[in-house]
Amino acid sequence: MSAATIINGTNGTNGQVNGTNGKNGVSQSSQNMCSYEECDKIAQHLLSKTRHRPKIGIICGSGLGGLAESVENKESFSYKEIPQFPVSTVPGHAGRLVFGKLGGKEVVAMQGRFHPYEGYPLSLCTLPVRVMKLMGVETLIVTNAAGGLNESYEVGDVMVIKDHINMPGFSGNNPLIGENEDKFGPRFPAMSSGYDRNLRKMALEIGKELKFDNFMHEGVYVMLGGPCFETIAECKLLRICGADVTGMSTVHEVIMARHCGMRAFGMSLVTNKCVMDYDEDRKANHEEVLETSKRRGEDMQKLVTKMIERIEV
Ligand SMILES: O=P(O)(O)O[C@@H]1C[C@H](O)[C@@H](CO)O1
Ligand code: HPA
Repeated sequence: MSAATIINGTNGTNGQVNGTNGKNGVSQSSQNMCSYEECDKIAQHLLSKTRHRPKIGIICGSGLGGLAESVENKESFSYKEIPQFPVSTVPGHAGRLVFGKLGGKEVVAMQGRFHPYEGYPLSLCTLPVRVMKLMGVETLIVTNAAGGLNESYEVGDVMVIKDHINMPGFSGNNPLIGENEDKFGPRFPAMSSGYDRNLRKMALEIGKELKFDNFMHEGVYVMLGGPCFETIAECKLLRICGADVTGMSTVHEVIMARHCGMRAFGMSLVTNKCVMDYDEDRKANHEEVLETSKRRGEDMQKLVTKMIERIEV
């Protein structure tokens, strides 16, 4: 099934890749951004189907969907059932929106996210973030699987994201491209405080309490478009640029969250060490990514759950 088929079709989504004037007035730009009113329609539709009223949103990374499984009093919706939503196509991304309670708070969790390499424009990948906002979510927590560039990071280490490098943005690809939706936020949002300082501090403190500090760091995440894992030369370049880990997600979601005034927090699991040496035969692969996520998933769950317990809503 091609990306265009997925987007145009089978589940009633309206995320046409190419058109500028999609059905139901969906398109506002060449990237087919949903309007504020359309996002609100999806949000109200979901709220009419669940008794939960989430204030905290979670996006689970590759193989890290166990966090959504640990939600109590769950009410789940397959992305296929949600109007205008894309569908998940990547192993390790179940493709469900899960409402319920975690750490004593009402949450909504994406068990599976959308990546640009699946063929979706960034504005469509981030549609759920705006829908979360209109459902009342104030804080967004994102996790991801990433490759370690920092030589001191080991497989299984966890990195609290301090800042990001929006590599797709360097070539003009940003989820906010197109007509600005002023009701969400400004045309030119600042991105110098993307990742909330208090939440970062809280995560590192909780990490200490849980005795996770021997495998926790704080650092910089760089997003590339994927789906290829990086070349050795690219890894060397990214490291010189100041990145500690590299991945294929998160940045577009955090941009969208910050644009509409949500607080954002992100955490990367180092699922593999990037190959940085021409004499090495090791190759990055998605199986290793999922294997590491499985191994460290429960620790990440504990940490996020404790954070949610402490977040004031
Ligand atoms: O959704 P995330 O960023 O956790 O997934 C990473 C990046 C690719 O989708 C995949 C590569 O193994 O894992
Ligand atoms: N590169 C990019 N994305 C990733 C990696 C990687 O090495 N590991 C997990 N996601």
